[in-house]
Amino acid sequence: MSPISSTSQVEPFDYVIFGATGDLTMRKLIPAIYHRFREGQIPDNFRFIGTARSQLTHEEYRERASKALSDFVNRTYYDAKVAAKFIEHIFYASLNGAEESGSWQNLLDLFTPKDAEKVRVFYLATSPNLFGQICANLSKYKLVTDNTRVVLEKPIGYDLQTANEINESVGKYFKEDAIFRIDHYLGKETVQDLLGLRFANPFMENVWSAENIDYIQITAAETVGVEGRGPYYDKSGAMRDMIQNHLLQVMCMVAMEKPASLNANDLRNEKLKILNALVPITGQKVAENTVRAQYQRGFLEETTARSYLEDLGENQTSQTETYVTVKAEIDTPRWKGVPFYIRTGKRLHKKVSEIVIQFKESSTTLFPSKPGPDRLIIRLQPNEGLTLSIMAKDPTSDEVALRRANLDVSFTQEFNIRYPDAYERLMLDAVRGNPILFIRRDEVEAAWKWVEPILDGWSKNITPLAVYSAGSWGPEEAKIMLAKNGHIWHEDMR
Ligand SMILES: NC(=O)C1=CN([C@@H]2O[C@H](COP(=O)(O)OP(=O)(O)OC[C@H]3O[C@@H](n4cnc5c(N)ncnc54)[C@H](OP(=O)(O)O)[C@@H]3O)[C@@H](O)[C@H]2O)C=CC1
Ligand SMILES: O=C1O[C@H](COP(=O)(O)O)[C@@H](O)[C@H](O)[C@H]1O
Repeated sequence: MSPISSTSQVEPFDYVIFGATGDLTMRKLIPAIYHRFREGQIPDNFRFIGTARSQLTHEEYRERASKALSDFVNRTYYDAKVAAKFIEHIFYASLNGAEESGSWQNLLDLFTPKDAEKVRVFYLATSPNLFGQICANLSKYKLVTDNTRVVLEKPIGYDLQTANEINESVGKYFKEDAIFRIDHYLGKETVQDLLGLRFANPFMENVWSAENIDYIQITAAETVGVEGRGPYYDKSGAMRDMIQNHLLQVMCMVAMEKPASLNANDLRNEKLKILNALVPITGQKVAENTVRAQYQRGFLEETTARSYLEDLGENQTSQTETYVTVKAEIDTPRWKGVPFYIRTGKRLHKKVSEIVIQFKESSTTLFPSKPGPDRLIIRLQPNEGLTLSIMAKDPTSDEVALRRANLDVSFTQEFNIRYPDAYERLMLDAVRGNPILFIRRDEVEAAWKWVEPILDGWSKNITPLAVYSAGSWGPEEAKIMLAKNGHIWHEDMR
């Protein structure tokens, strides 16, 4: 398969990662830069500088980075010679981000005045409560140049107030256009393709409204549990972990009006309008429009799976939701009356992120039987592609009987490419200074404003915590919610 070849080289840069010994850096960030280095998009004079509190030499950190490449880069794209060359660009500074002095000298020692000519990106992959102090230190030690951006990992806050605190503390030292709040779902090629699908195909644009669409489902189902992230996840839950950020962003890409241009602010203005048009879910409406649940023991991927509480550890109790469905409504002329069912869950039947557009039924009486509604399935991952399920004449019948047929496209086969991981595009966009796929402060705040009353209702038990078996498609309550409106989940049982 061909690499990504149509994108040009970025400028020379220094990427400084805070949290460089962590899971995210090893699993995603190092492999992302490696892929783009291998494909020739990264100039020779770049550096990847890892920082964390662990005391490591450059050499010891390079060993960890090499292991990350062999563990997390697919064999097809692992080239030992390229990997060895890539590793030479990696450096390490032991540093406590929360400390005001002392260890920061280790990072300062790696910079000379000449380095200020390069683009500088500080990627904060630590707990967000360190963001303010790290930025204060970056400023104090004069590490912020005119060409510096700061990338903030999620979560941006636990609620609106803490999100504001984080934004304020970073905003003291960086202007909004230098702050890149990452949402890796926007880095997924298929999420970006929603722009192409909707706005480059007039026939799609023409049917994309309440006039033709009955309801929309946005699903991010995972088979994994909380893995080693129990302490974080148990405080967060599925609503804060997936819906407040990733799935609301996907919903915005599905629902927004055509932006005036592909300029970052035009796009973000349109997404913001959708977030602001979400009908608030408050009081008793929380019970009608949301389902929250936690996984119990079950059977998944041909083996028995533990319950969430067992995954957390001995003798744990928890009311944290590992599954959510929200029925959202957008109060705009285009979408009035169209439910957007947004769901996510851990330990579900299969790993799939997809958007299902369920069209309205035809009212024709031409055929012996009533045609069923058409349905467009946009597969974000895996098997990136589209399926349009339409009605066709049944060739086995001499009458004009109808039968369902699928128009199927797999993007990987169609374009014959390696599908890049979201972090590749996002990390290089930060170097390019292109914020189009990053979240603006007002979007974060609008999302929290909509999510908070739901969380508040849950804290009062207005929606009781339901249960589901690991390996299932989630709780019965979610099926019932749709059935009340005559709707049904798209659930592939293979
Ligand atoms: N892992 C994932 O898949 C995802 C993670 N994220 C977010 O990314 C961030 C990092 O996640 P993850 O890598 O999983 O977390 P880990 O717990 O694996 O890593 C945390 C990192 O922060 C470092 N660290 C902790 N305290 C300090 C400090 N005071 N000064 C400097 N470094 C410090 C740790 O190293 P040391 O102990 O040596 O200091 C370690 O490198 C979190 O905000 C998480 O929510 C977002 C999406 C997905
Ligand atoms: O941000 C997060 O995303 C992952 C799911 O990402 P995907 O790209 O694999 O769909 C999720 O597992 C994690 O809990 C969450 O923090």
